[in-house]
Amino acid sequence: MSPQAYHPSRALLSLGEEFYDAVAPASFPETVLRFRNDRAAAQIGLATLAGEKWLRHLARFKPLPGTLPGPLAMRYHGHQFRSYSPDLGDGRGFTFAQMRDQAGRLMDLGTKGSGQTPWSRFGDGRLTLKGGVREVLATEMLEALNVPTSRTLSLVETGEGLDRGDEPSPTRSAVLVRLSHSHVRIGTFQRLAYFRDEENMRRLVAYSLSELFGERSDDPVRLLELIVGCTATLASRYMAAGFVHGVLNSDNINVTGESFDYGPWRFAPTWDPAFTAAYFDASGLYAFGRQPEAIHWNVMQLAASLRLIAESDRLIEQLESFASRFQPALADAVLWRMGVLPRDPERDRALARAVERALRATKAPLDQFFFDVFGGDLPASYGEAWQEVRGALSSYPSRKGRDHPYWSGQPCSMLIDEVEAIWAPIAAADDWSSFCGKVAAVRAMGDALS
Ligand SMILES: Nc1ncnc2c1ncn2[C@@H]1O[C@H](COP(=O)(O)OP(=O)(O)OP(=O)(O)O)[C@@H](O)[C@H]1O
Repeated sequence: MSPQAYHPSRALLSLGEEFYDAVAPASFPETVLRFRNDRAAAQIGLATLAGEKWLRHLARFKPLPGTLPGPLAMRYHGHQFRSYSPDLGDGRGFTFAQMRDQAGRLMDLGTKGSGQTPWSRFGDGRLTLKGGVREVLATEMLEALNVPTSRTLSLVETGEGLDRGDEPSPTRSAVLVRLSHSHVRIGTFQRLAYFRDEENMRRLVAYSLSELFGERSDDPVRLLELIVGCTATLASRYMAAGFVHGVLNSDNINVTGESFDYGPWRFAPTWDPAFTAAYFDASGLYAFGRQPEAIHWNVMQLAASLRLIAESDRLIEQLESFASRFQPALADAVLWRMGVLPRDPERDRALARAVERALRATKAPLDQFFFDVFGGDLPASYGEAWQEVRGALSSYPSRKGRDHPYWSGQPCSMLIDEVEAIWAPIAAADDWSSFCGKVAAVRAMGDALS
């Protein structure tokens, strides 16, 4: 794959000043590169950016040529754990560049931990190094497991001591740059509905349709249809990956259906619908098995916002199609992870349901199961409870063989104990070898699966 040419964009400016605030980055005492994503850099024409130049643009945020003139903190609202907050917006991040990738998609370069903004409230605008390390690990793992996700382009340690309730403090600081297919959140629409701002709502609908979905239309119902489709796909991919995002608030749902914002995420060890990631999610609102419902609920809030400029009946019709789009997407995602090709929608769904039933009943370790079954042959050690799965699978052609070296080792996983074990040597001795080894192992799995 040859590196992509550099295609800067300023599309965001067409939305106008009502959508963001111009802000300045924090000035950090130190900038030490901890992670750079060469694959992602190559896809946006930044393959040759290196050394001091990388830090200048991706930690000190000197504007990149041809794109935004300076950092913009986006304004948005959102439902957090189902209660509405008109008090959000980028409080520790901003968008500072946009580029077209190899597929022609508009990509935003956004930050986390780059300093205070008008939306920081009482926060320091910073990110902990541990938070940054966790975001790298989540994005790498999800990308390998075929979940549409933002990617981490850069993680730079910034030499400050931060006070946090959930980490031994003072704790180390970092600034992260993520590459994502838009930062338009459901909460961006909610804010305009809250202010009954029809003109900007129409503008945001047109921007989303043309810049994010490549459609020449200004129909809000068509936009909702597209968003229902891609968020239903996202929900299905989370399930097949065994991923629990943890905080599926409406300000954390990108309208392109790309997953982002990795705080208290965890991977589920087994198919346990009640498995919860965030310690503050006492009611299990965002538990593993409730994620499709949570995402659908957020899309309902988007539809409610679009009522400002569209008829309810047509919006409701789209909303109601969520389940009928989620089910086949889940079957596709489960089959993909099992390394077999789809046959016909009915049978595929029956197979995926049988897998889900057996995983729940036996509490089989998820990553081990998908490792063992890849290609379509379930080992004999999977007993009685797996009869139905074994029978159904026998007529499925494999999507890919098991000749990659990954298949002669152990399944790669990213359970909470492993994440903590990667962080511990960094905290204790600034030893990054486990972290680097894990990123390489995850990428090897991604190559074996795709
Ligand atoms: N340390 C902080 N300083 C200032 N604002 C913060 C801080 N931490 C979180 N916020 C703000 O609180 C809100 C919710 O935080 P959340 O963790 O969901 O977002 P985030 O991780 O900062 O950003 P993003 O959603 O872009 O990934 C956001 O408005 C965020 O900007």
